[in-house]
Formats: sequence, structure tokens, C-alpha cells
Amino acid sequence: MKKENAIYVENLTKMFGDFTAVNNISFEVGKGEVFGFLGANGAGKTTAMKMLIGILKPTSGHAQVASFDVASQADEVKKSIGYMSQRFSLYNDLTIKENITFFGGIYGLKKSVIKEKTQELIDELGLKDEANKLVKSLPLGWKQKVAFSVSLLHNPRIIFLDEPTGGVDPITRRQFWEMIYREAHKGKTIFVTTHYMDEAEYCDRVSIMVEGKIEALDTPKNLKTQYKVDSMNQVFLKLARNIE
Ligand SMILES: Nc1ncnc2c1ncn2[C@@H]1O[C@H](COP(=O)(O)OP(=O)(O)OP(=O)(O)O)[C@@H](O)[C@H]1O
Repeated sequence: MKKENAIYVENLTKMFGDFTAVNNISFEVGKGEVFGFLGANGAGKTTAMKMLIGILKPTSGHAQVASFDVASQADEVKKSIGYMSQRFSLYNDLTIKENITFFGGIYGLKKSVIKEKTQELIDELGLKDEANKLVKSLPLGWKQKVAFSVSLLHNPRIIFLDEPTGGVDPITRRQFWEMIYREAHKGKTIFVTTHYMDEAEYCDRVSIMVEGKIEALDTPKNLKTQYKVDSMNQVFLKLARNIE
């Protein structure tokens, strides 16, 4: 049976040999939700995300993304999602405009649509003067914003962001989150991993993974109440550090 949620995960497990990287996790993400996927280094976030975007086969369990099964309908999943990795995939030796055109082609968009989208995106980002500059000349924060926009080119329903704001200042991160909210308000579902706890506060709900398992999952407000602390940072420390 197809589920109505954007993401539906049931007893998902990934083993590498006899090491269990993702241990029987279950959760659902609603349409239009901003879902934070947290965990210390090595907790299993990237492995879980790779299964959800259809590039790593689960050892056991099930997951549906945009109503498609990640194991048996991986191609459909890939068409329905946007993905931005930590090292985002822009080409440094192409200009912003060329990158957008290039990725539009990869996503199979028509030339006329690419042209229109490229202009739209450059206007939206306020990058008119930089459009013909090489990506390598841009500050990291701008590269991240362009990479995020590129991941939206094919109008995906769900966007996976793997530590999208690593290494930039709080103001630039805040601007990036404004872009995230804009997309969520348009009805897109956002699945985001981050190490920044102020960003965890911006999510509708947050899950915290510890050693392959989801140890907590709720709204930031409820988690803080449950753990009797004032910030998500303290929630995270209580959970993730307890185990070390
Ligand atoms: N292909 C693999 N073969 C063996 N072990 C792996 C493989 N991929 C990941 N692991 C292990 O699985 C565990 C979880 O890794 P994963 O990259 O999913 O963690 P993470 O939570 O994303 O960490 P980080 O925040 O550092 O990216 C780690 O112990 C890692 O060494």
C-alpha cells in the first residue's frame, strides 16, 4: 500500500559485514515538513540518507520516498527528489550560468525551460552581476545557495540536504534557511542533516540518531520539554554524549 507521507521508513537496517550502521529505524515525514536528521559523527545519517535516495540497498526493512519504494523503484525515487551533498556538485571551472544549464540538461529539461529557469534563478538569487563568473570565484555561502537552487531545477517534491551549510557564518546560514523555508512554504518536503544545533531549532521535527538507532524524534519544543533543557544543543549533548 502506498503511504500518503513524503517519506515513510519502516524497520530500515543497513549492515556492512557484521557491523550495523543503521539499526532498525522507523519514521515518517509529512508533505511540506522540514525534518532535521541529526546525530554525532558516524551515527549512521549518511548511510540512512543514501538508502532513502535510492543509491544504497537496505539490508532489511522498507522505505518509501514520494510513494516509491527505495529498493525496487530507485529510478522513480531519483526523479522525484533533489539532493545536495556536503561537497555539493557544482563545477568550479564553469560559470554559474553554465552550471545551471549543465544540470538542467542532466535533469532532462528542455532547452527553453532551462533558459527560463536559469534567468529566474539568477534573478531570485540576486546574482545578475556574477552569473558569468566561474563558480570557484564565489564565496562558499553563495556556492551553497546556487547548489541548493540547482537541486530544485527539476521541481522535485522532496529535497535531501546533507550538511548544506557547513563552514559558513551564522548570517549566511540564516539566509540559507530562509531559502529552505521558502521551498517548504511551496509544499516541498525538506530532509536535512546538520551539525549546527541552532539549525535544529528551525526544523518542524527533529530526529536524533545514536549508533545507528533513532533515540529521539519530536518537535524541538517537545524534545526540550522532554529532556528538561533550554536548547536543542543540550538535548543533543544529553543523548549523543551519554553513549560515548
Ligand atoms: N561502505 C561502508 N563500509 C563499511 N562501513 C561503513 C561504510 N559506510 C559507512 N560505514 C560506517 O557506518 C557508520 C555510519 O557512517 P555514516 O557515514 O552513515 O555516519 P554519519 O552519521 O553520516 O557520520 P558523519 O556525520 O561523520 O557524516 C560509521 O561507523 C562508518 O564508518
